[in-house]
Amino acid sequence: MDRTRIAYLSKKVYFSAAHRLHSSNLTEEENKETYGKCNHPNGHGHNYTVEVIIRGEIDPKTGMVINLVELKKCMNVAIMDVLDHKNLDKDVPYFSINPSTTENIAVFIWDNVKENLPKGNYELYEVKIHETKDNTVIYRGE
Ligand SMILES: Nc1nc2c(c(=O)[nH]1)N=C([C@H](O)[C@H](O)COP(=O)(O)OP(=O)(O)OP(=O)(O)O)CN2
Ligand SMILES: [Zn+2]
Repeated sequence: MDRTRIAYLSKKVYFSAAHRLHSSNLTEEENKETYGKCNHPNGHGHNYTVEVIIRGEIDPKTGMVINLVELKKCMNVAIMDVLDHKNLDKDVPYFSINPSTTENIAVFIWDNVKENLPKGNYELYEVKIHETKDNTVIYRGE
């Protein structure tokens, strides 16, 4: 290859989880007012789609930015094992203090993927989460 080429590589996983939008920094009344039906005490669920995008050099020897098999292993550990078929607020300590909004789930996943990503000539570029077919959050580590 004549020069270094940079590519953006994406992989998706899907997880189902229950949650309730509730903030320990708000009163009961403020929670009801802020989150409406999503603050119902018995919670509700979503089938989330998570897309992780890695930015990096295409290795001239292997033709890969990162082996998708390695990325999948990392996403299974950082996302599926922790969040799939869980009650986010009860099973994941991070969400006992941070409301389980899609924004906060994106930040949580970003930090977890970063921690579990094998070292290489690439970087975590973006986490994109679809909470419903119409609700999406993009986080890039800012
Ligand atoms: N900024 C955010 N606002 C809301 C979030 C969020 O994560 N970030 N999440 C919710 C609730 O989780 C809710 O379940 C999703 O709200 P809603 O868009 O009403 O979803 P519906 O499935 O009911 O879709 P409809 O379009 O209303 O049919 C709320 N707000
Ligand atoms: Zn919800």
